[in-house]
Amino acid sequence: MMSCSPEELQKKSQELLAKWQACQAQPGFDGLVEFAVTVSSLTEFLEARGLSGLHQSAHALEQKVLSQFDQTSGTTLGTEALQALSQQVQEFLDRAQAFARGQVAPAEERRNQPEAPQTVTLVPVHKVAFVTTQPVPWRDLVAQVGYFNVQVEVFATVQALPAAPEPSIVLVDAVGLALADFVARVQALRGQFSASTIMGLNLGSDFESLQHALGAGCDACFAEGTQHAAIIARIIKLCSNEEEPPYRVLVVEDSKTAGALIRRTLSESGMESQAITRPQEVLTALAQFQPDLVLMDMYMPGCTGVEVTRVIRQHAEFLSTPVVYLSGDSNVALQVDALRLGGDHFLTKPFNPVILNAVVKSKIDRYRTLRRTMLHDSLTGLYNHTTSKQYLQTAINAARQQGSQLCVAMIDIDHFKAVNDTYGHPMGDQVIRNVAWLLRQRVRKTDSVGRYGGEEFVVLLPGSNAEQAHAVLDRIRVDFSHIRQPVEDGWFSCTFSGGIAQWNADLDSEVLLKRADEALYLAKRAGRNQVSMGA
Ligand SMILES: Nc1nc2c(ncn2[C@@H]2O[C@H](COP(=O)(O)OP(=O)(O)OP(=O)(O)O)[C@@H](O)[C@H]2O)c(=O)[nH]1
Repeated sequence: MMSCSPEELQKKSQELLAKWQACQAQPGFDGLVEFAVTVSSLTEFLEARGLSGLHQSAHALEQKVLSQFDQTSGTTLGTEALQALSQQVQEFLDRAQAFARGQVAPAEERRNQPEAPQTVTLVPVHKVAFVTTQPVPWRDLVAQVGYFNVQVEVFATVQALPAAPEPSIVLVDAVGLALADFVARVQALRGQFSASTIMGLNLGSDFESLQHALGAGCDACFAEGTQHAAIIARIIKLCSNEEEPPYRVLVVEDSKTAGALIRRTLSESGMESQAITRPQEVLTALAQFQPDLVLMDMYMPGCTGVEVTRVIRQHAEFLSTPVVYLSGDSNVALQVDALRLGGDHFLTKPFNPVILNAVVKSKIDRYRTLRRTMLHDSLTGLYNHTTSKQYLQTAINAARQQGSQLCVAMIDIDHFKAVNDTYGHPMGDQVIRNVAWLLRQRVRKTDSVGRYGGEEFVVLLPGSNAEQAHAVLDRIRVDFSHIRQPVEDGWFSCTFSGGIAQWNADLDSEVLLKRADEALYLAKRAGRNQVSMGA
């Protein structure tokens, strides 16, 4: 789960206040647009950082600001609107300040922090508060998430929760509660915690229950009977240290001024961009910059945006890259044609920056989700077999170019057939997920982990030699062997074996993988539960 430093939040709050003061001083349409962009960017920032309560406040403010557009166009904001907005801005700032203050734990409290469990060496402990009167059925879930540095503390009532430090996640059990009582609990929690993600458990799956739970401030709802594995997966994902890379937009626009203006708008919303003025450069720019979306001018000298898109679509790797057109022309026939020929959206100039950012982000969100399903394994969320091999090739190219080191490790769960045979296939799946999560949590951000086959994983460690890779994976191996896999009448434990191969300039990806596989075979033959560096 991301979070942000009190200083960062302070800076964002000051930006908001400054923009609001500027807007108040000159309450015209342009000032309101500038302020709306700031609020919109703040909302997205808070969402990305997982500061759920503050995000909801900022979102409410954003809605209020945007609703003024209908009423304000061309005129100035009325006194009443100014007052209402002022109040909402102040409410947000107060909440943000209170949260930032609470984040700085007193020295005494910091000294008394419990020590991290033994398996936890590389990532911080995440605190989860669980409000339930019936904790027994959740014992397995609590144990499972514990292995991933997530500490769950159970409370019978909302009032029993300490005000600070804020938990990363609050789980609220609806079991035995009328919907109104559950909603009241969530509202009380939302008022108390500005950052925590609130997850409702054991809810009804009907429209009314979900609508009220979400309206009260729940970020996610799990219906009665949801498999624990799905809830665990969500908790681990929220607590994961993976950061979504910034959105990347390629701007194809012959006017340098218009290109710069668009880039400024995108950057205010935290997006990275690159602009080209000559459409002929688009294929090179796509290959080098690897954007998530192309913003395309409709009319350029010698070529239309539609023609450029058709060229792009001839390359399989850019077949699904979204293209959004920008045009001064609101000709409907032209728009329909542009969309029919491979475009994804049409915006008319002059563009509203808030709408532009919202359209671009929503298209990129969809695109990334689609790519995720294509590139990742559905059971574990890791890269799938094909992607892992592609990444290996990319890593080899980079190592060759930079003259740097690279190691590949193959990991295979020991006697996995026996796990399936003894505890059933779903339990086997859970063990596979556990290995996946542990590997992901414990390697560096620059490393990559893929599910290579059924119970086989591949880890790429750029910049590491065989000894360093061995040290990392052997620590993970030992910790994995200590994890208790809970079953109905107790628990069992599992081990894995690993094989490491170090790249050198003579090796291609196939040979490197073969070497890692051979090293793995040696580890298996030598008795399993060990990591081998090969012959
Ligand atoms: N639950 C589950 N099992 C799988 C999956 N993919 C493969 N398997 C099973 O994994 C088992 C792999 O067994 P083997 O390759 O014989 O090896 P092993 O039992 O792990 O023994 P060693 O590797 O020699 O330690 C097979 O029984 C497969 O059916 C999966 O996605 N889920």
